[in-house]
Amino acid sequence: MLTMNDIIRDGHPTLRNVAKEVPLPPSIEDIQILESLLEYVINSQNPEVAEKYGLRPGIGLAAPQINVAKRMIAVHLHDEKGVLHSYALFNPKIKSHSVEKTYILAGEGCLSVDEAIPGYVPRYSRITVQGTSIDGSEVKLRLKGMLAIVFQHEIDHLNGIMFYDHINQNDPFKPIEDAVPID
Ligand SMILES: O=C(O)C[C@@H](Cc1ccccc1)[C@H](O)SCc1ccccc1
Ligand code: NI
Repeated sequence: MLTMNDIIRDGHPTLRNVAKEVPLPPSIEDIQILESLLEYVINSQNPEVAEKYGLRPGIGLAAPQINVAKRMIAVHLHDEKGVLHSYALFNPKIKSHSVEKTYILAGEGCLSVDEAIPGYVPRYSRITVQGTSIDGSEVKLRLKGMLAIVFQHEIDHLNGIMFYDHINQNDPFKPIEDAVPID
């Protein structure tokens, strides 16, 4: 199982490179990597397991964060209605997005960034994502709210982008135009 020792930190070059498309159908090795990403996120949300292995809780993880420069992400979170959204995707791509933006009032964090970096991170409110799941099937997702935010955060990792790249350096908490904040 993955632990924090497997997660590379800001400053490591892999976090700033563009990750490579995963050849499909995926190899056994690539399937095992993607499964390990989802397993980390699930484990990190289990208080006993997180405590035992010192896991920082996460709702998403991208392969570059474990120093694998391949286009794979895992997302696992319950929405405000308590509905579980759990995805492990090869080659995820944002196909379309709203004009409207959103941002988390508390800002964002990252398992690859040990210190807090305050500020609003503008994201699209709604996105359509296409990708390939572990069983090889094509997936098309229409996402909004926190789910849309986490997918944008993880897909940024595949393109060498960190959340703080989006923060207004002159005024980190300047309200974002045409944006609806979420708590
Ligand atoms: O480092 C990662 O990619 C995991 C990120 C994902 C993320 C951060 C901020 C906003 C959306 C997604 C975090 O470690 S997950 C930590 C976390 C936990 C609960 C709610 C928000 C963020
Ligand atoms: Ni991150």
